[in-house]
Amino acid sequence: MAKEAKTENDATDSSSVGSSIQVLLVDNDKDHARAMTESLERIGLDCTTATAGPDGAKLLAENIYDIVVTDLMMNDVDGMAILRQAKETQPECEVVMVTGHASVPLAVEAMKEGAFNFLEKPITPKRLQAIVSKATESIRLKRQNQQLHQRLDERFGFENLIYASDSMKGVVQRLQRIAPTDAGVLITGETGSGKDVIAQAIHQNSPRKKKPYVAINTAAVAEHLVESELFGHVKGAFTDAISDREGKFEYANGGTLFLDEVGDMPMATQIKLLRVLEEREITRVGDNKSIPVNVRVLAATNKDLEKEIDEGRFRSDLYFRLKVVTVHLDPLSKRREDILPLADFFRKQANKKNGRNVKGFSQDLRRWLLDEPWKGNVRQLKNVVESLVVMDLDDYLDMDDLSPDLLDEKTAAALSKKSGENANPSTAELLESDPGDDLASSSLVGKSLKEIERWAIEHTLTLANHNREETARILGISERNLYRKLNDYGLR
Ligand SMILES: Nc1ncnc2c1ncn2[C@@H]1O[C@H](COP(=O)(O)OP(=O)(O)OP(=O)(O)O)[C@@H](O)[C@H]1O
Repeated sequence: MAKEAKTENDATDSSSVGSSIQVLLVDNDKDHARAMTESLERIGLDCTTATAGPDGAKLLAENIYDIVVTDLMMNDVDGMAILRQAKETQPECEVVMVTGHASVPLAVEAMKEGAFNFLEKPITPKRLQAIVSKATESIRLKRQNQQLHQRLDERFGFENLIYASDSMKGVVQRLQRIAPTDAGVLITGETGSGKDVIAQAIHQNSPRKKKPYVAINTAAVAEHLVESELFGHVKGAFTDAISDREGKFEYANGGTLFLDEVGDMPMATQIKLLRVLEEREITRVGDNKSIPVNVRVLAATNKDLEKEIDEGRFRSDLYFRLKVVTVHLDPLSKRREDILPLADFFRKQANKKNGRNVKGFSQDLRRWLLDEPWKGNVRQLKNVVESLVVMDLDDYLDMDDLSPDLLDEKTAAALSKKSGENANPSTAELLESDPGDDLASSSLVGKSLKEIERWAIEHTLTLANHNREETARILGISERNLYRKLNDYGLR
């Protein structure tokens, strides 16, 4: 393999239109590979050469390339395998196939699988340069589009939203229209899908952005305190009301109030909320004086509110009031194009937070990330990537950095065999020996009940793939109770 290519980190950080074009050449005929490299370097391209299919596959797994030129017929890993790997892990990359006359039909097949073009041998430097220049133009156009997209996001205040899927592009287009208005918005989506991020983006891009953004998680507040949290109270309104206190509506005056988990709001509070939304004034608990408030209300829920209405847990009049404008976030498993860009974003965040310099993901790990069901959605992905970065030893993320509780039995067994261990632990055993676990069940004795409870909640969350409904069910407590405990133990 000639010349060290850019790491993924370098490449993603320098994706400006004018930055150099990285080309990977894969050809097991050494002289041919050298000749092609020289002719492409002559037109100013940055080339890395692999003279065997497996070397090309390895380089492709560890680095980002703009263009791959690969011979079609090679032993071990052939050109089709290189093409599929490139398209799977670096979909923006353009792949040019080099083929002998006999394998032209196969090259046509490659075009159907996404190859940019093919060149029939014998190839002259001129023809190679012409085709690769065309691929370069295509790459520069894509970069220009990406930059435009990025600039628009910055202009509209959505630069902290990471997405690539059509589903999220549609959401962002909707947000661009909704955010500058004063309309209330109901954001729906599974837990961890990004509803809070969307609410913040709406606020940031609204005329209210210099005023407060106040969030309240209705499910995390004890039922008898929800009203006082929202509307405030006066001294003596209830036993603990030792002084007058402003509620979230007053804090948020002039700005935006985000009602998270609105589906968990007690029925008695729902009617009061509806009145506040209609009359734009609140009354503190225990008082009879009205206070005018000017607040834009955004609400979110992971529940099916129509079902909640049918089952008598949510008021239909409030629902229709809240859902004038709705934004729905698909679960991460339905927008797989977002997974790798999000994972990369969280890798960089985790690097910064933990003082690490982890450079990228192996191809196996990328495939694993793409295939996970992500029941806990973006939040779960973020947690997994952070734990990968923390556990990593060699500045490069691979399957062996995954904590055992994330692996299925087959993968775990294969990895354990690879690392020379004799035991073939079951999933249950792997869960017991979670390396992040500083409180294994055998050592629970001697710990405080609080420590044991925290341990039980943390591990049940992992078992339930960060699905809080399921976690609460397994632990035999209400979701509201679980929320409070997550907050108390800093596990949110
Ligand atoms: N598109 C995105 N870009 C960047 N970060 C994201 C995106 N979506 C979600 N996140 C991150 O994932 C985590 C979970 O997102 P968030 O809290 O917004 O989910 P949620 O749907 O409000 O969850 P819940 O229903 O539990 O309140 C947060 O750390 C958030 O910053």
